[in-house]
Amino acid sequence: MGKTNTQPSQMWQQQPPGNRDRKTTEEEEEEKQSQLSLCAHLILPWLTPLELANASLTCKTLLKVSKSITRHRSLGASRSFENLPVPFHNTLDKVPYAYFIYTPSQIIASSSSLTLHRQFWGPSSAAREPDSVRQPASDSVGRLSQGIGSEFDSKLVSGNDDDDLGSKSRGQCLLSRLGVDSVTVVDESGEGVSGCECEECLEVGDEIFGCPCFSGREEEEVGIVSECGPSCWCGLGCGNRLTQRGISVRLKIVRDVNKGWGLFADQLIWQGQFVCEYAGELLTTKEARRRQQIYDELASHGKISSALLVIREHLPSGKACLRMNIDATGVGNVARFINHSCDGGNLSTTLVRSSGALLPRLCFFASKDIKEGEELTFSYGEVRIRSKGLPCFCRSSCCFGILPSEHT
Ligand SMILES: C[S@@+](CC[C@H](N)C(=O)[O-])C[C@H]1O[C@@H](n2cnc3c(N)ncnc32)[C@H](O)[C@@H]1O
Repeated sequence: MGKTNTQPSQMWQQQPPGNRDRKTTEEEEEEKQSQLSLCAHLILPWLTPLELANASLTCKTLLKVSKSITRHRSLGASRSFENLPVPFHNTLDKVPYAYFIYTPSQIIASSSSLTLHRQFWGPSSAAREPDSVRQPASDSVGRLSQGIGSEFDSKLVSGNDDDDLGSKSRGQCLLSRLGVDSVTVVDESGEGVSGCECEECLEVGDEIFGCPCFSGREEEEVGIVSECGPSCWCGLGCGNRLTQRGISVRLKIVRDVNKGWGLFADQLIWQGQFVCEYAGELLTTKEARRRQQIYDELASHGKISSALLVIREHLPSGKACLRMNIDATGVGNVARFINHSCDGGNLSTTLVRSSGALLPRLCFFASKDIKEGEELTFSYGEVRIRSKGLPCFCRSSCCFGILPSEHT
């Protein structure tokens, strides 16, 4: 026993000088590696794919962390912003995911540049999002109206004509900057501005019983729906806030040889079910035109898939038109992956107004029962033959062969 006890120290003494130091160096090296890995887990998820690839070339630790970030990104486009993960599937080539900044609801873009903000996208829940992109939350309409206020205050909505703030109300000025031709769109009749006082808006069959915010089926048929919103007394659990609770159907993003990425159902979706909102940056018409020119140029060289959508809503009076420009190219949600189909596809678009929210939101509902594994598509608009139009690969029997394009 005694012999055994003394052995280690004897062995230690027998080791050549410097061994103890070498052990310490190994330990130090290990510690350095683990610190590097820790830092890499904090920093690398903020990088773009190219930056990540460059970082991965520097050492084994960064290569390992980069691989884990890439895997994580390919498993969830929606990050922690939605109730469900939306994975990428690619059996065609080695592109693991599409890179973009996620926003679960509309945000106001700066009109000055295309500069996109960074966003943490990697395997950690402790990440802090940059202030410019909304935190995941459930009240998207509330966030839109709050977003307008806060971004406006912080002058993120900046143009060259800030001095007209004094002569118009802030909301009015903002709406006109966004290309909304008339603010009376929202408050012409007073409807949709003041919210309901229901403690709970009760759903009875397809109707919301007694709630003044509910539009009824007639309006739904013309593609406009009213919901409760920020100025209502009811909460998010209210039966009249169907589109405000995020995505509740399983979706996936699949790569196609001709169309690039596309959004697919990963479960059966019933006709009439809410699928998702079209979220992105709300642009002024001037900015939309500027960006569209850049995107057209890049798309003609196959360098970009743009997702700038222009929505026009003609008011029943026929006097005014609401035009909204939503750009989901750099900042958007999963709806940015929905491809066009000349036959109208299986999604219908509906403008959803919420009491107290300044602007409506564009939402997608299933226009028919959609099987698991079916691609989700809608019509981008009418085809106007242009010599430089992009080819359409929707494969529908009535395909025009050219993708509709917006003459903004
Ligand atoms: C809103 S994005 C849809 C997602 C896009 N496929 C991607 O990979 O990011 C619109 C772009 O997708 C492509 N696209 C959409 N529908 C298509 C179709 N039917 N045929 C060919 N390309 C299509 C075009 O490049 C178009 O500019």
